[in-house]
Amino acid sequence: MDSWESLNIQPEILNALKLKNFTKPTKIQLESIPPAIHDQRDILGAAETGSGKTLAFAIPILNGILKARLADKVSDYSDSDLNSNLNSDSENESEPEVLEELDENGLGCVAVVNLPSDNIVSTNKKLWAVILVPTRELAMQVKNHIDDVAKFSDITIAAIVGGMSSEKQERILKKGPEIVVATPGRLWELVQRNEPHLMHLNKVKYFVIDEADRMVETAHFPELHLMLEKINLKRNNKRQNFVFSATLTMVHKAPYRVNIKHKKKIKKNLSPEDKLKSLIQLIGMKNPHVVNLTTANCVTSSVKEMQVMCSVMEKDGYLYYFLKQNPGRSLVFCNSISCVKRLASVLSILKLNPLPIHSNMIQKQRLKNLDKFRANDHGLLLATDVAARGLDIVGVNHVIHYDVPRTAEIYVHRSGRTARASNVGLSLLICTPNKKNIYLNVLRTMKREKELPKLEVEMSNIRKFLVGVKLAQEISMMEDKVKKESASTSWFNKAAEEMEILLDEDEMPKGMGTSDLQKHKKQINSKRKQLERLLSIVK
Ligand SMILES: Nc1ncnc2c1ncn2[C@@H]1O[C@H](COP(=O)(O)OP(=O)(O)OP(=O)(O)O)[C@@H](O)[C@H]1O
Repeated sequence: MDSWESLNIQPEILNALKLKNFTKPTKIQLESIPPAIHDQRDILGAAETGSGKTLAFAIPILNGILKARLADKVSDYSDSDLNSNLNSDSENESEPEVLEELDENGLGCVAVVNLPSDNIVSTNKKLWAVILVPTRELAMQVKNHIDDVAKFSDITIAAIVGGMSSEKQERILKKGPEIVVATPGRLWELVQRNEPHLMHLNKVKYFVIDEADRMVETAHFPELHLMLEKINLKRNNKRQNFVFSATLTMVHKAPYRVNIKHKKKIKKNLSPEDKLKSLIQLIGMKNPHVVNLTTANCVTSSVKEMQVMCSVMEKDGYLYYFLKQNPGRSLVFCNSISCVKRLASVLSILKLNPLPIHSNMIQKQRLKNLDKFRANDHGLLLATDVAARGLDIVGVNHVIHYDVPRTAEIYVHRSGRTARASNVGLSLLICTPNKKNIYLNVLRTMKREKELPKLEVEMSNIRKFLVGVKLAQEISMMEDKVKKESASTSWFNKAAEEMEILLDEDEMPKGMGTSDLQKHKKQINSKRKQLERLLSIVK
């Protein structure tokens, strides 16, 4: 039997799943949920992208909270189980408390003072589960996904992420959500501020690390390691841990220079077994039930993978050609923020309306662009790897690796943004001769013996795309120069105005004078017109 009913899940959850039209569990759900629910096992789950891993840990958590409530075991901090935890804590540690006060303007301010532990202000609600994920967008998505399945219960879920007002998030935590989905940085910041609802992290009943292999990379998340220390300190022995990723068992060779730099640390490349062992140890899992559903291919079989070789100068042209030849919702990945910015400028001159997303953008704009992308069947998102993991956007038709990914893991996660939940999709890798080694390395890590199939390119047709792109690149560079000149001239004029000085042209900053600027703008206009004519025939 592979139905939801066979899993013995609470009716509130079943009804929500029905409403979502999820007729049966996916494979990873089928193999993870029973041992988690019935045997209270820790779960270490590896399964391909888009296979439903979120509900593989979310359902056991929601089910556990509902059942405990039903049995009237523990519903809030006044219960005996948790009280004994609080008491045992207070014997051993006295943590500073955060008091919120109002200043004379009625604005909240936070004072950190040391109070005796019996004065601890708690939210009177138990924090049952902490779910850690690597990016802000993923935290919001996981929260919304669990919200949907918790629809018919009164379980509340909060997302705690950086880039948003921490005061607002403190207010949310004061309401005592049972489940917190967070990025490690912001959560750790609030833990350090002694946020009452997070004071007993070590007592949570469920702890999840999603995208675990990415999360435990020391260089990226020092806060995660600090938090793991806190969570594992005098921990709740009944805690259930869930660790998931699509690339848990994938290991790659560290680049040569990294080996040199960390000569002492990296003694050898980890085997998949070693990698799992070190994760188990770090997170403090007990005899986990391992579900490994990753396939030999690493990328889900419903992704059609392709590659195209071209020179560095032709990259933008090949991208433009592909996008015009393959209408649909496309997600383009670059290795750097500057590349995303440059491409965004060129592609918007080509009227493709690209939406950028990278970590230097303010959070609101990041979310706004994601929403616009979701809403448009022909949307074009230009992203750094901040969008490579976990994002579940229905109907992404194409993933384009504009830059060759640095590791096979990144290749797998990027490619997995398409062909999700039994849909199909296409992944195109654009490679230049100087990156061929990295591309071959990615294939080697995935144990592929053959190169990816070549994208068929109509050579007679591509020339006009290359010409159009070249024009757009020139316009982009010229506009950039004008923008910079205008900004510096306007700053200079403003400063002169404030000092009440009249300036002659020869006193203006060196660079373009007004007449040069005018000439430059004229050239831009004429190139734009030329491009316009060309775009009308590019199909
Ligand atoms: N039982 C189910 N039946 C149908 N669709 C499902 C089911 N479970 C989850 N889904 C849908 O499948 C999609 C992928 O799920 P999810 O985001 O959990 O994948 P994932 O395995 O975590 O992917 P990734 O490795 O990329 O993070 C989502 O749109 C989700 O709503």
